Amino acid sequence: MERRMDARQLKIAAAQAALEHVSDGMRLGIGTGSTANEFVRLLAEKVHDGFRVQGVPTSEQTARLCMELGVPLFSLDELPELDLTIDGADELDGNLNLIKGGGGALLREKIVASASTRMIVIADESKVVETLGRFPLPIEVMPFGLASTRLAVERLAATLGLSGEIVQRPDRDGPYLTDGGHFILDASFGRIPDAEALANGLAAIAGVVEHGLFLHMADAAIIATAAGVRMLTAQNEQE
Ligand SMILES: O=C(CO)[C@H](O)[C@H](O)COP(=O)(O)O
Repeated sequence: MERRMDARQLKIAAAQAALEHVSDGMRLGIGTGSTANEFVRLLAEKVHDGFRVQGVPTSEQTARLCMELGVPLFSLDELPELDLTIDGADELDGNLNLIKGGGGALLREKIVASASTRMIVIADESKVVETLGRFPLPIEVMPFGLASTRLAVERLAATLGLSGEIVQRPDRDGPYLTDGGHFILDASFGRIPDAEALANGLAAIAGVVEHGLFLHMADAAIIATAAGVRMLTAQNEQE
């Protein structure tokens, strides 16, 4: 009888496959989130067996887990150029464009991925969509001028024919604060037919620090399905 894999097993399968792309001595960007955490756990086992990596974490949360498990860490200033970043995603399309930031780490994730020669996304098949936007788009904004920035985002959305609620992300005791001390607006646009135009428009708003559209950044995605793991690249798809 076929045994169905649960959500955690899918994350582990994607993380395990990603590990095969990590070579001894690599300078490695390490992502944030539950899938990236599985990668850190598997990486730590290899490190204990003598495998050498120099890790740059994309969040304080990931840094804590790496330190706990003994994965050697460096700052991006110490290692400004990285060989590979392995990170999760909230959503990805067939062109490997992503929505990230569900875990609040989008700014550091984007900086680390941009400093890397390659970025590989690890995810389960539920994250794959035809058109980005089912997952609310995280937009990291300055606390100063929040109302004006939100208005500018709403106006931009309207010019692009996008509608939907834009809510400030809450935390337990107040607004959610990123590692950089910024707020996050989550924009439920539903479907983003022109992600390029939205990304450009958001980047041009003064109070927007960064947004969760990662366009043309990922080189490959490892997608875990109940039937096995498959690799997606921007041009082709292989089992
Ligand atoms: O962008 C992220 C954090 O900012 C994560 O990669 C994204 O939220 C996916 O997380 P998970 O693997 O827990 O689904």
